[in-house]
Amino acid sequence: MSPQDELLSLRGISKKFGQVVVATDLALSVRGDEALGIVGPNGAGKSSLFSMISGDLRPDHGSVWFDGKDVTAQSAYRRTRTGIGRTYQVPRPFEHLTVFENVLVSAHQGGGRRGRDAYDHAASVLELTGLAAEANTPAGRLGLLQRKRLELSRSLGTDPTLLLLDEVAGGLTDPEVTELVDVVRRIRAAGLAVVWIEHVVHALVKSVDRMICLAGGRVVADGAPLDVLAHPDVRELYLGGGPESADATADEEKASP
Ligand SMILES: Nc1ncnc2c1ncn2[C@@H]1O[C@H](COP(=O)(O)OP(=O)(O)OP(=O)(O)O)[C@@H](O)[C@H]1O
Repeated sequence: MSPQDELLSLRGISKKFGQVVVATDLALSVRGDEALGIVGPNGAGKSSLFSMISGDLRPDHGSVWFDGKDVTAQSAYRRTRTGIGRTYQVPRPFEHLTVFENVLVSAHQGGGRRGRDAYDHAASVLELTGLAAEANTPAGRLGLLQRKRLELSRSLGTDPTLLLLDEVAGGLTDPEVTELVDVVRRIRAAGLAVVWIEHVVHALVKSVDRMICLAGGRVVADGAPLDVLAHPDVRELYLGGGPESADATADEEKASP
């Protein structure tokens, strides 16, 4: 990958919490037209990596580059304004505001849009995520899939060019995961780069071009999704332990037409 192709680049990132190592000299690049999946056991440091990309957490060493600029010293707010959007594992919308108002707040605060422009943007985001019919529903009344759609909508409200998805498929039924995968497909078609951390591996396999497996603060495998899932070290990590066996998923995907 040439530097011109890179939208996001992590260079020599290291981070520890006391004795807990979440990243060791980690390097990673994501192209502007790419969808990257991240798998790894619980506690591998996946969400911490997102926090270092979004600016919620500072690395001990190394730098974060976005769109050709070193953003390591930038606040989370500034990074949102420059095009890094993220969802959180536990969505925290404004429960008493409607779906539309929630997205409007993110279009204002995160996206810097005003007036009619913010309204139009919020409306187009809700069309994209399939939540337009619930625009006037208070966020606190949404079911789980709709809350996930709202979490995606709030991050899209900020106008990202890179979207970081943190376990958005968690807790959903299989048919709901299929609907979510469709939304992610539409988001990609709209021209966004996506990095998606997920334990529901089959959702990733259907959605991403490339996958990495993180463990012990390092990239254990990097490549095409099925190759990563078939990697001996990844199989070892997931054997009997992961929420979804990497073996079963790789075999199932190979068998499907
Ligand atoms: N702010 C913090 N202070 C101290 N320790 C932390 C902090 N944030 C995360 N950790 C620890 O760092 C390790 C990595 O956590 P992280 O949430 O990044 O892992 P993860 O791969 O996202 O896990 P999961 O798949 O369970 O969400 C864990 O041991 C966690 O307890």
